[in-house]
Amino acid sequence: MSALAHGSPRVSAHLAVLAGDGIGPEVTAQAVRVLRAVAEAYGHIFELEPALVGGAAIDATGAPLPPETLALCQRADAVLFGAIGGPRWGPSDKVRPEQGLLALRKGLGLFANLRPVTVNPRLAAASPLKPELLAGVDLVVVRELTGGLYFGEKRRDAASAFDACVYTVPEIERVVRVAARLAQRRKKRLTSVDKANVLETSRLWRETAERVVRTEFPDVALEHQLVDSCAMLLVTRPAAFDVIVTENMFGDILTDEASVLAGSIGLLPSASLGEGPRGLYEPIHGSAPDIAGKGIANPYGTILSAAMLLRLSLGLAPEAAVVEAAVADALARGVLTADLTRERPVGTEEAGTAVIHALKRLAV
Ligand SMILES: NC(=O)C1=CN([C@@H]2O[C@H](COP(=O)(O)OP(=O)(O)OC[C@H]3O[C@@H](n4cnc5c(N)ncnc54)[C@H](O)[C@@H]3O)[C@@H](O)[C@H]2O)C=CC1
Ligand SMILES: CC(C)CC(=O)C(=O)O
Ligand SMILES: [Mg+2]
Repeated sequence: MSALAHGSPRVSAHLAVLAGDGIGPEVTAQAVRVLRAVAEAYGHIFELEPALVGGAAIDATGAPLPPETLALCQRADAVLFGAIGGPRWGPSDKVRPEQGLLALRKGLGLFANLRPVTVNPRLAAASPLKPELLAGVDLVVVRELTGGLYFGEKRRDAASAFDACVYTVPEIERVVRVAARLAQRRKKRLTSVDKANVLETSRLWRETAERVVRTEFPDVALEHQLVDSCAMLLVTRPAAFDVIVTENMFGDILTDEASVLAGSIGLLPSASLGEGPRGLYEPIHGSAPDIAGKGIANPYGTILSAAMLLRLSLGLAPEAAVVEAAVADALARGVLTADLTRERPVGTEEAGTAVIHALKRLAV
């Protein structure tokens, strides 16, 4: 394959690396190798500083987001994140790993979570869906990340439990603007997903999305879709979607579903963004306790998250494109982890090595 792109002017960046739990450290290690290879190939200086988060932080300090971890992330240019959670820290425990990630998103003001979904034709067989359904799939879900049920007031007594779902107009406006700007750079189609036939927060969401897009983005075609039928359409006509914007929990659930289009949840990257250039970059999957410690997790989603970091926080678009091309090259050569193939699957490290070899060939 021919060389793709010349790099950008030299940058010096400070990156926080929060590997977390389960397969988090395994997949993050491969993304770190790729970032080091990018730095070496293009002459950039990346200072990669590790820190504790999630269950590992609870075990070491008692807190899922130690103050020094949050302070590091607030100083850093960007955060590379693996995954947190696992059976050792039960969902009924008072202190849980997941609280660390939620607090980090809130603490960094990361309200827009971009989750792109594309289908590599080489992987059509990895998806249970018919290949003809997958042709042309190229969508991005923009998930609101710091509101809704995950952040609402919670109460519990012996006989009942309560989770509040709250959205304010400014919270909806800002994430809709992110999605509409993205749609302007793509096919100019935006689908706002809600449950406005039932939920008051969804009715506010729909009215606000309608006003923002009609008044500020008249060139973007906006449609509204109820979340239940959207879940169905995502697997029956996925190529019809361009940009989807939705609230926190709907986006969480719909993107795990959408990963089936790509072939595995291990392939999907994400970028969590706020008002400034600092972002948090993580695969959409969790800590996968069922395969942790075996060296078989798919690292491509985390490596592609590192590519998003290069592009969106460091302004290194050519380098990001080379990393993405290197992942595509590894996939094209059949370097597939066990979630993608039953025939001679490779391990996590071997997949990372294939990306680095491709990157060295492509980077000039
Ligand atoms: N951002 C984060 O750190 C997230 C953390 N979690 C936490 O992760 C833990 C496990 O949650 P689950 O519901 O099991 O979701 P999960 O995403 O960890 O795993 C779901 C399934 O996908 C597979 N899988 C996930 N990532 C993979 C990869 N890179 N390569 C190959 N296979 C992969 C797993 O083996 C499992 O069968 C829980 O404690 C949950 O709270 C869940 C989602 C996101
Ligand atoms: C707090 C997380 C565990 C929520 C989640 O599943 C995600 O962000 O994908
Ligand atoms: Mg999730």
